[in-house]
Amino acid sequence: MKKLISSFAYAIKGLNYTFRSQLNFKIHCFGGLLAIILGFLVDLNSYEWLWIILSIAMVIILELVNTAIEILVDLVSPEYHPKAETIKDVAAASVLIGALMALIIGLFIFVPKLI
Ligand SMILES: Nc1ncnc2c1ncn2[C@@H]1O[C@H](COP(=O)(O)OP(=O)(O)OP(=O)(O)O)[C@@H](O)[C@H]1O
Repeated sequence: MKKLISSFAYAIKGLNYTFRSQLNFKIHCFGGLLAIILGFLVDLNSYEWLWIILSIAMVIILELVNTAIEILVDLVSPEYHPKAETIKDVAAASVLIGALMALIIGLFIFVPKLI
């Protein structure tokens, strides 16, 4: 039980670090919060909530993994290296694709309710 609580505390530490250090993470959290508020305002059904929650979780998870990859690259390759560049660019691309998908899902769900 103690081990479970420590794992939870480490995860919260990671979330806290990412929130404090990554502007994009703050922006995505803010976007997620707006989607949740809007979801209550337009009274989403459970199926629509599921898509919104999955989209928010997907972007947050991708940002967290991207941050971990960036830190790892900075640790093993503090100097310029073409492979370090590619690793960071590919990780950043995963966040971009995830965020675009989340945006498309959000538009599909909210636009018909707002027009
Ligand atoms: N060690 C390195 N070697 C080569 N290119 C790098 C290296 N570190 C960063 N880069 C290049 O610079 C870009 C930005 O890297 P950086 O670490 O600043 O990421 P970032 O997305 O701006 O992260 P942060 O959110 O921490 O500002 C990378 O996508 C990569 O193209």
